[in-house]
Amino acid sequence: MRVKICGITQAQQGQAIAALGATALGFICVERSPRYVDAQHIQQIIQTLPTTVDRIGVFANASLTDIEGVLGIAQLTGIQLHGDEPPEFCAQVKQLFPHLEIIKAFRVNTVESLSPISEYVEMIDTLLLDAYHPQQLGGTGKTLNWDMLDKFRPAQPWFLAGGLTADNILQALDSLTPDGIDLSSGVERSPGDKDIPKVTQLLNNLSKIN
Ligand SMILES: O=C(O)c1ccccc1N[C@@H]1O[C@H](COP(=O)(O)O)[C@@H](O)[C@H]1O
Repeated sequence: MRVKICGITQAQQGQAIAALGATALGFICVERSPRYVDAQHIQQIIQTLPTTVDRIGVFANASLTDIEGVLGIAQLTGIQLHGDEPPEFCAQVKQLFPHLEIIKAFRVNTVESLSPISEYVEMIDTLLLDAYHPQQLGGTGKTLNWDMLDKFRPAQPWFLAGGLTADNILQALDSLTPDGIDLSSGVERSPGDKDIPKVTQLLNNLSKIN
């Protein structure tokens, strides 16, 4: 199972989390987020990480120019589109960066809000399901209604996100079989300041089922 820890802002914490066994680290490229890190800072952190860990830039309703700007500086391996990007925009991103993993996030609150996902099949590599919040785009700590996903069988690999913690991860994975999990606020002391003991606890708990 892939384990992505998102909202990395400090090199030492990124290194520690990778050493604990996370397979992917996420960097928030959304300026209004308290976890925002600019491209130079992301690259400084990336240079200290093992090359085996996936490095995902998280964008929300950014322009192609802005994404290209970050990719020109930071050696990311994937792009997470966490806003309201339509399929056509995802296709453009995929065409510009064919060698990168394109992850499209959907903020869901009803079974009906899963319907548009089928329109993205050709344009992306991986799906991510996050909880819907009326004011915030992500990093909300809000959980999805997991029961709503019991018949969710997408064509692509998918990450479960939204309010996951070391304490609720086994319950979430009891009923669902995502290809990966993605955590941010559930493993931090304050926005962008990751709590290494909580990440350790998460990975310990996961080892009980892997
Ligand atoms: O974390 C942020 O600040 C953020 C800002 C804008 C878009 C996405 C963001 N984070 C994503 O939110 C989910 C889940 O977060 P949480 O575990 O509920 O705190 C995760 O996919 C992050 O990539």
